[in-house]
Amino acid sequence: MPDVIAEYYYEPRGDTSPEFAAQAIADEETTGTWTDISTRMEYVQRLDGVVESVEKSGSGYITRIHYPAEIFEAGNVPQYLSVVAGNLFGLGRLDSVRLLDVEFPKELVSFKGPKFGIDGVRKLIGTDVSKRPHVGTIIKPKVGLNPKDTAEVAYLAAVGGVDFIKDDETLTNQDFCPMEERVQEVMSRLDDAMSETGRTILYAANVSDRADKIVERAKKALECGANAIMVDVITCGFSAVQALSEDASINVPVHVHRTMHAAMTRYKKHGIAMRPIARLVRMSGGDQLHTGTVSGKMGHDPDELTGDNMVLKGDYFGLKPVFPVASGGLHPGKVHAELENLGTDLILQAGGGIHGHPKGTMAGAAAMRQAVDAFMEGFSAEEYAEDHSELKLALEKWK
Ligand SMILES: O=C(O)[C@H](O)COP(=O)(O)O
Ligand SMILES: [Mg+2]
Repeated sequence: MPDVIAEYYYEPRGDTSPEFAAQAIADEETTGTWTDISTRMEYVQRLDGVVESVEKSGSGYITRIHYPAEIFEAGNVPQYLSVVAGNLFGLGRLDSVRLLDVEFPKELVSFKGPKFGIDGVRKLIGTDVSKRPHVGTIIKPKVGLNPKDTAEVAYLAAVGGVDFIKDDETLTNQDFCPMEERVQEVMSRLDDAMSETGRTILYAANVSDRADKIVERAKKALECGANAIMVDVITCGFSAVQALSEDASINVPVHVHRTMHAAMTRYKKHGIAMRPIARLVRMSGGDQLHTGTVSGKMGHDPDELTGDNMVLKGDYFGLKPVFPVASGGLHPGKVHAELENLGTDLILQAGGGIHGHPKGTMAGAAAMRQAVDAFMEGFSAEEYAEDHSELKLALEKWK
């Protein structure tokens, strides 16, 4: 079986040589430790980590390290992470180290992957023909609304034209908005929207919870009518995504939010880039994953983001492609930049950019859809706004 190859940016501490520092990573994550040990038998040494290369990069270095595949327990994502993204982050011989990407051989990508993927989600919504991007909204305020008002906001967004509605990351099952009641109310209003518009709208209830309860919570959401579920992958773990996706009775798309990711992904010199996270979410079975925006409220490197989305959409040992989600600070005036850079196999989500519209949620949803239609029909947002009043008002508000 081919090795696992991990690529890291790192800066050695003090007078540690770059080669020695890279070897320290390889040793720590395989058969070594901080000193020679008498128990490292000869037969164990086939599992040694090997430094393939060390190259200067900016104020640090990039190294590629080979980990023998035999070290990995196929199908065990937490164990994969303990090797490629484990103790190495704290090594005293390094000032900083960032996992940039990791190549796993086919045998270790032995997962079912997404149940629906991009095409499956498109089919549910009925946009497989037009191939336009989907428009989603996050109910705002992110916490505080009661179930009835949440449902009303969802209804307005649905009638206005969104394809997808989701809870925000901090809304789970609090007393002010119990999940089961919320899901029932929202789905009932989405049925009304369906009767009026003929369109299916997905609603992802946030089922994030402690490990031993998450599947049970998702099943409750489905019993109450949810036609999608959402989970926070960094706080709940990749195993939570896998447990939800692989449960035969949970036959709805799994929307994967990444709250807390920036603690790992944001700093260019230390942490974990989004790319390995994207790979692991695909293996674990997420159908939709937030990867960021080129123009929104969170800082992103457009090149890195494009590459992350390719990891979700490109060939990967037969696993279905994951729908990338651009979310955070989007509004109709930003739609063109997002689609030009990220393509139309994308879910564009807006919270403030819909519910903050001068004429309210329904007009805000319409404005987002108009911005998408403008792009698909080859017009600038400004041109299209001339005879689309909702879009015009949005562009005037958010210059
Ligand atoms: O979870 C998200 O992606 C955010 O809630 C987006 O909200 P915003 O569109 O208001 O920034
Ligand atoms: Mg949010």
